[in-house]
Amino acid sequence: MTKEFIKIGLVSISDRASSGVYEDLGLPTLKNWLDSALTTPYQMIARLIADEQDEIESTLIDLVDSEKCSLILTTGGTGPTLRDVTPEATLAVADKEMPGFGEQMRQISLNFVPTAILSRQVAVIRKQCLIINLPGQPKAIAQTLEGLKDEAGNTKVHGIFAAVPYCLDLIGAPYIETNEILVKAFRPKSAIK
Ligand SMILES: Nc1ncnc2c1ncn2[C@@H]1O[C@H](COP(=O)(O)OP(=O)(O)OP(=O)(O)O)[C@@H](O)[C@H]1O
Ligand SMILES: Nc1nc2c(c(=O)[nH]1)N[C@H]1C(S)=C(S)[C@@H](COP(=O)(O)O)O[C@H]1N2
Repeated sequence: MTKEFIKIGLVSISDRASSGVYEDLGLPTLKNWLDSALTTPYQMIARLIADEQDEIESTLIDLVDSEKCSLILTTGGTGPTLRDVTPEATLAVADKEMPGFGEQMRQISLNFVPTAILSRQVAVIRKQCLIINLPGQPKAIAQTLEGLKDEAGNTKVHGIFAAVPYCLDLIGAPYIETNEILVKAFRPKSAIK
C-alpha cells in the first residue's frame, strides 16, 4: 500500500522561550513524541512564537493556507493569565470547533494535576486541517496525546491522539497510522485501509 504523506505544523507559544529567557522544550517534545508515535511518512514545520494573538492567528493561517498542513499541534498559552490567548486565536481562525478534544484532555490531565481545569485548550478545524491546543508544560504533551496507562502498559484513559487519524480521514486529510504500543488509532472497521 502506498502510504500518504502528511504535513504537520508544530507551534510553541511562550513569551519566555521565544525571547530566550529559557530554552524552548515545547517543539523538541512535540517532535520526539510524533517521531515515536507515527508510522506513516510526515513532514514537520515548526514555529516558536510569543503569546501575541495576532501572531498566533497569522502563524496558524500560514500553516494551513500556505504550507498546507493537515494537522497542527500548539503548546502553551492556554491558561487564565492575561497573556494566555492561544484558545482565542485558535477559535478566531476556525471553521468548526471540536469540543471533545479539550474535554478529553482536561479529563486525562486531572489524573496528573488538579490544576488541569485551568487549561482552556480547544481544538478546531480550519479548511482540511485539525488544530489542537496542548498545555505549555512540556510533560503535558505526552500525557494528553497518549493518555493514561497502568503499570502493565494497558490503556486506562484514552489519549486524544487515538481519535486524530479518523478525524483526519473525515476532513479529507492524508491517512495516517500510529505505533500501537504508544497510541492505538481507533477507526470504524469500514474505514480501515
Ligand atoms: N516552551 C516551553 N519550553 C519549556 N518550558 C516551558 C515552555 N512553556 C512552558 N514551559 C514550562 O511550563 C510552565 C507553565 O507554562 P505556561 O505556558 O503557563 O508559561 P507562562 O507562565 O505562560 O510563561 P511563558 O509564556 O513565558 O512560557 C512554565 O513556567 C515553564 O516552566
Ligand atoms: N497534563 C497536564 N495538564 C496541565 C498541566 C500539567 O502540568 N499537566 N498544567 C495545568 C496548568 S497549571 C495550567 S495553568 C494550564 C494552562 O497551561 P498553559 O498556559 O501552559 O497552556 O494547563 C494545565 N494542564
